[in-house]
Amino acid sequence: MSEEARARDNLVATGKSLFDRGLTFGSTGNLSLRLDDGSWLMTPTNASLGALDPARLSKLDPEGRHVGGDAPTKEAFLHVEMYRQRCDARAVVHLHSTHSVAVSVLADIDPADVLPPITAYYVMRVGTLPLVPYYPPGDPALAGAVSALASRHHAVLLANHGPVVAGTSLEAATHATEELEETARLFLLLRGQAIRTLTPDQVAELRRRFG
Ligand SMILES: O=C(O)[C@@H](O)C(=O)COP(=O)(O)O
Ligand SMILES: [Zn+2]
Repeated sequence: MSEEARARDNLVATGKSLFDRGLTFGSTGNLSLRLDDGSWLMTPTNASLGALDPARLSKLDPEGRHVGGDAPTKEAFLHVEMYRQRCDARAVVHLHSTHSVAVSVLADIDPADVLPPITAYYVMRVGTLPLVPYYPPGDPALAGAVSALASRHHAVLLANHGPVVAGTSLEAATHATEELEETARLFLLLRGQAIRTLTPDQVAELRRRFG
């Protein structure tokens, strides 16, 4: 099986897994994957992640031009910007996962780092999570706003919208997005309670050990 055929099957299986577990809904969310030759496969606009067709996935050439399949997600420019800023990125995941969206709406979160270091796994998979100011979905200005943050952060949270996470593989990007969602859920569960987060020394040690 060719690299591209495997990548198409991987995108379809990942979309179905995320959708079936309620991590995104209706036709929300979009996924992309970079192939060895620098071209991209992306989910089409208005497609349910639960019912993707491998033959209809959108293909973009290395310059970001749509060259095959259905019209790409309206966030294609946002995905391309994440790859531009992160040369090791091989996949980008954007979801409307409920708890992450809920946190993105809170008035009192720190826009420089939205979630506290509650667990080691969160620090290892996500690290710091900046909030990108609100723009309407598909607004090209979103790429500029994300661009400034993406070189330093592989995960960002779009205000009143949802997470965008890059990874060195689709599996890595998906695991990080799921960890972000679970940590957002814990954060909301613990709100109003006195909690112990990891200390700055504990966070620094995790960064030393797990990069
Ligand atoms: O929130 C939106 O409209 C988009 O960011 C989204 O999640 C789904 O849009 P398409 O990928 O264009 O279907
Ligand atoms: Zn969206």
